[in-house]
Amino acid sequence: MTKEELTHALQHKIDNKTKPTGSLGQLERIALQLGLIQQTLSPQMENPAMFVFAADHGLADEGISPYPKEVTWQMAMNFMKGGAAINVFCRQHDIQIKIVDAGVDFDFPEDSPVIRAKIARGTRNMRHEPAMTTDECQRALEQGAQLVRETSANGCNVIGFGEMGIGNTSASSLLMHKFTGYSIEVCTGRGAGLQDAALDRKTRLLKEVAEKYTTETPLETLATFGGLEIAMMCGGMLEAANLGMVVLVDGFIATAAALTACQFEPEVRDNLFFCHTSDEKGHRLMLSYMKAEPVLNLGLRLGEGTGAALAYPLLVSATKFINEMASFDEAGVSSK
Ligand SMILES: O=C(O)c1ccc[n+]([C@@H]2O[C@H](COP(=O)([O-])O)[C@@H](O)[C@H]2O)c1
Ligand SMILES: Cc1cc2nc[nH]c2cc1C
Repeated sequence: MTKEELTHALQHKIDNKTKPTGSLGQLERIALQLGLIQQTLSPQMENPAMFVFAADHGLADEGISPYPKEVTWQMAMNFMKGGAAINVFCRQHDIQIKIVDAGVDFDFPEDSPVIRAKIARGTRNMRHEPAMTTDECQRALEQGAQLVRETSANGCNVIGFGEMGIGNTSASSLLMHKFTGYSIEVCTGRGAGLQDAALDRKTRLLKEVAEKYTTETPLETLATFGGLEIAMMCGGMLEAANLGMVVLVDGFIATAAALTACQFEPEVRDNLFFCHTSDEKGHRLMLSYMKAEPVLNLGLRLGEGTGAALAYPLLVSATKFINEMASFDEAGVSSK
């Protein structure tokens, strides 16, 4: 079947369910997208996994976050003990959680159940030098892809991307600015909760950093302004799309990774579900730039993959209605 034929067949199946045409709203568009990703009239969610990529940021030395950078490793430990919001929501929905050390400035104890993928002990301070070398960035992309391949081989077809990294809203705002052309002001927000004066300082600093470097390719831009967790998410999303998986994009930082992935390969877009609109300034604009119709709008601004885990059951509902609802014919209900 061509894509056009499959689209038509899926829409026909959806329209023949016992409901007024279009009345399941966005759930219908979700079911259609799931069918197109999986190339089937009966999409299924199998062995869902949530990756939480953790990394540190050299720019955190400039005081661009209200929290100290050791919160990155401390929260990573919390994830491993099961005590964070993402653990709670993953348990609620039977999503397997995987914590990845993409580049935390900490040595996790030997017996920690962390996935050891450390490329460096954080990025460099981009006020002075590019965050990563292109080689480091490429390795982070490849590592993300490798983790996704392994998960796919274990029967997972839906994968959430979340993160933890003090300072990572700064990297995300810079990537948004560089890839969309929107001003630093509209791309920069309070992150984990900056007050007004500190937000002004962050904005001025990000302007200075943005003006310091000119980059040509998506790889150079990601290496210069990104983060190791962002690069790993980006590589993971690219591979997940190549493998025909469903990709759950969490908040502002994960969306910046998705935006970057689309610079490498625009077709990735077809596999992405934008799970929620974060309260972080810039997120709404980045989502509309990507023509996204987010699943939830809960005023979250936590990260970790929480919005993705919360949206997941609605995607399951979309598969359930398209697979289990009776058609007008089957139920003997008159259609129009
Ligand atoms: O996901 C979001 O939309 C989001 C918005 C604001 C903050 N965060 C989280 O807060 C941290 C980054 O905030 P900051 O101020 O240190 O750049 C990082 O660990 C993110 O997971 C996440
Ligand atoms: C406590 C805390 C938890 C987080 N989870 C994701 N980002 C975070 C940032 C902070 C500061």
